[in-house]
Amino acid sequence: MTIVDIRLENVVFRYSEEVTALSNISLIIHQGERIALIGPNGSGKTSLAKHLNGLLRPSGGRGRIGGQQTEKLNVAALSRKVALSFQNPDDQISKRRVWDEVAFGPENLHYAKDRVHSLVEKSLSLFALGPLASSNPYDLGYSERKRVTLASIVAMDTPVVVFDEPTAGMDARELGLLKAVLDQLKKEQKTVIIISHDMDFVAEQIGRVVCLNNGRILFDGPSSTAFRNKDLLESCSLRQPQIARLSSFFELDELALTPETFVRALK
Ligand SMILES: Nc1ncnc2c1ncn2[C@@H]1O[C@H](COP(=O)(O)OP(=O)(O)OP(=O)(O)O)[C@@H](O)[C@H]1O
Repeated sequence: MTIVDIRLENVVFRYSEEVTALSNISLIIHQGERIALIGPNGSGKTSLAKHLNGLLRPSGGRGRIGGQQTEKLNVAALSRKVALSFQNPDDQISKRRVWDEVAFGPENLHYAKDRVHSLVEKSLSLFALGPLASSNPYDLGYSERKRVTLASIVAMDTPVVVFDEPTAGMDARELGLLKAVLDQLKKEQKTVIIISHDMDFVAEQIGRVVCLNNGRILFDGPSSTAFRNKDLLESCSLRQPQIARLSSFFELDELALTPETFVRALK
């Protein structure tokens, strides 16, 4: 496994003179970490993620990925390190068959045919998309299209994956699949960065959160600390996870972020 640590130093990004999306972002993410980017709409989460695979380039400051300065890496080189799923599946899907869509990323990375085949089959299976492999993605429902886009990213087999709002529209079975995928990615020591407004999912699945507001990092640390900090949550228009609210209701000594810790604290 290639070690692809991410280091951003004072990254600034302006879409225009009027719109500064990122202000002095400094961040280190080590290979194998799982983190969540959280914050209100328009706080800069997607703009930050797009800097990791070269879709956007900093207006100021600099980034290093796997020890190399990002400005020295072209989009093709960055795509081998960081794969990013889009928030809206319709912005990502371009093929008329699910199989072809999932194969599109690894084919573009010029992997050998056999490798592409096995990565696609593995990814379809992880997301329970095997029976839909021949379907047209545009005939599928929103959450199925969402799963297709996530499967396409996982199939690229990059050391870093970024999922933008992966839980949107997912039912309990699909959330279970996603959690199993995260476990699999952890076994493979992949770095997983999740952009999410789903605080229940973040609390249960992710140990470190980076909270953005107005293009600045307001907090970077353990999710248990963030979810205890009501002022931080309020200033980021985020609500406490339900399980944490329930532990406050029962006046538990420990703030529970998972059903398991809740039951333990209740006992
Ligand atoms: N293509 C663009 N052109 C101009 N401004 C943009 C563009 N994309 C985003 N912005 C602006 O940049 C800022 C950061 O937006 P960004 O999409 O990164 O935030 P976000 O936290 O991902 O939001 P959301 O949760 O709604 O997806 C916002 O002010 C947004 O309006």
